Amino acid sequence: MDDPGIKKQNWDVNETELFLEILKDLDMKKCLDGRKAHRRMTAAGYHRTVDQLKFRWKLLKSAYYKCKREPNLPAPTKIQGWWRYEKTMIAIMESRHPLLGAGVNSVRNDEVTEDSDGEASMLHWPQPCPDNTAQNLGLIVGVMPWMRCSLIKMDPEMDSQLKIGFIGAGNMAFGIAKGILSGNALPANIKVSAPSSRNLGRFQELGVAVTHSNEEVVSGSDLVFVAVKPHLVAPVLTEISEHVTERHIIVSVAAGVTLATLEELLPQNSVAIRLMPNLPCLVQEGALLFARGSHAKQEDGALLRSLLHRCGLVEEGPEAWIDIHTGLSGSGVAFVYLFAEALAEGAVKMGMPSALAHSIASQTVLGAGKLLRESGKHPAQLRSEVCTPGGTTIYGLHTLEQGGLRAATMSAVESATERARELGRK
Ligand SMILES: NC(=O)C1=CN([C@@H]2O[C@H](COP(=O)(O)OP(=O)(O)OC[C@H]3O[C@@H](n4cnc5c(N)ncnc54)[C@H](O)[C@@H]3O)[C@@H](O)[C@H]2O)C=CC1
Ligand SMILES: O=C(O)[C@@H]1CCC=N1
Repeated sequence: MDDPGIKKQNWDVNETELFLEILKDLDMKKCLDGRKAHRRMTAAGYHRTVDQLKFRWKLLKSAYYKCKREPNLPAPTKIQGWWRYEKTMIAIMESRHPLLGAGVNSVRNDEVTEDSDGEASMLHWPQPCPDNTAQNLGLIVGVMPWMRCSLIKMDPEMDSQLKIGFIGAGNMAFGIAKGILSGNALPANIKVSAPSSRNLGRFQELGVAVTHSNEEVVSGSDLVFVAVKPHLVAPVLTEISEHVTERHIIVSVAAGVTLATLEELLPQNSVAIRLMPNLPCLVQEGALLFARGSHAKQEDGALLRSLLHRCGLVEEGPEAWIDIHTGLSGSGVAFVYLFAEALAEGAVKMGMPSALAHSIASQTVLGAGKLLRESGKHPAQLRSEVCTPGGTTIYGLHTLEQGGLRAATMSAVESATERARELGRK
């Protein structure tokens, strides 16, 4: 029970920082219910009730979402010294756990308006995770129906027991395999097939079983990634169809190939999911979006999320977004590489040795991306922070604008999206 004798008093910086560090350390992934944080705060000499802690957490989350939604507006004033907490809040809220990770386009309705302790009975603390229901997830992620998916708990046990197959042993299969193996999936539970042995060696090095038989992969797996080129999806699904049963989850990563096509090629009522990953899954920094087919349940999506959570950012959305995501991110990484290459070549042109120029260009892309993600700021704001009036950057940016970089990049996303749509019509 909360102690009614505890007085309301303002939070100072040290207390808030400690509180956030405790939350980060306790790992919100574990669905703590507030009492653990309460015990640790008390042990550190800060006497707050659980409700007071909940209310403080609510305010911090509210400020975080406000900053995320309106990055160009001044920082929230309701939290004194917000800038001190912003980084830790981002680390907590954008940790890879799907419970917290569905922030993209999230709509929040839990703004809090007073910076004081308050009655917290209506406020949400992540609840313990007793079962598989979705009741409390809507409190944590956005309100879009496809985002209010089942209570997606990391399920290490489930991941470690799941039998996973890959049909196709190419770059994308390898990226996903590496990503999921850095989570709880076990190499002994993974099997990969391809017609030739050319690409199989690197999977064997991961400890994964390999075969030339797609049928063997399907028969021995619960979840199968179909990772062949789009034009090969139809012959492959036709080949494996008779071995696909109700226990299977078939996940296609092929660009453009629609859920309707997948479901048409698979036996009736098959569970199909369309996933668009990207290559940085290899280094656990992928951006993945999936859409569930008509027989795929929320828990199938939750299982996939849990399995993929170490691959990077994993989001669920309506199928119409998958082609867009293909342009933005599946192909988008190649656009970024082109830019990195051009940066380096510019430096070579100005006299820098090539190896050093490429090394600096890749670090520049990495650093810019990391700062963009971790600051939560709009790219335009960060860009303006680099520009000294009359300085070097604005001269360079002017040249890029004259060259039409912005329009060309938008058109590149558009062309790649259209091409994905076109592949889907074939
Ligand atoms: N490479 C990328 O960055 C991304 C690729 N994708 C999608 O992933 C899929 C695979 O692309 P990549 O890995 O890049 O291609 P890839 O050419 O590297 O790999 C394709 C693999 O399929 C195997 N294969 C060919 N015929 C087969 C058959 N009948 N049965 C089993 N395996 C067969 C090949 O041996 C090869 O190992 C494509 O549909 C692509 O649209 C999606 C997102 C990003
Ligand atoms: O270029 C392609 O078609 C695939 C899909 C997204 C990235 N690579």
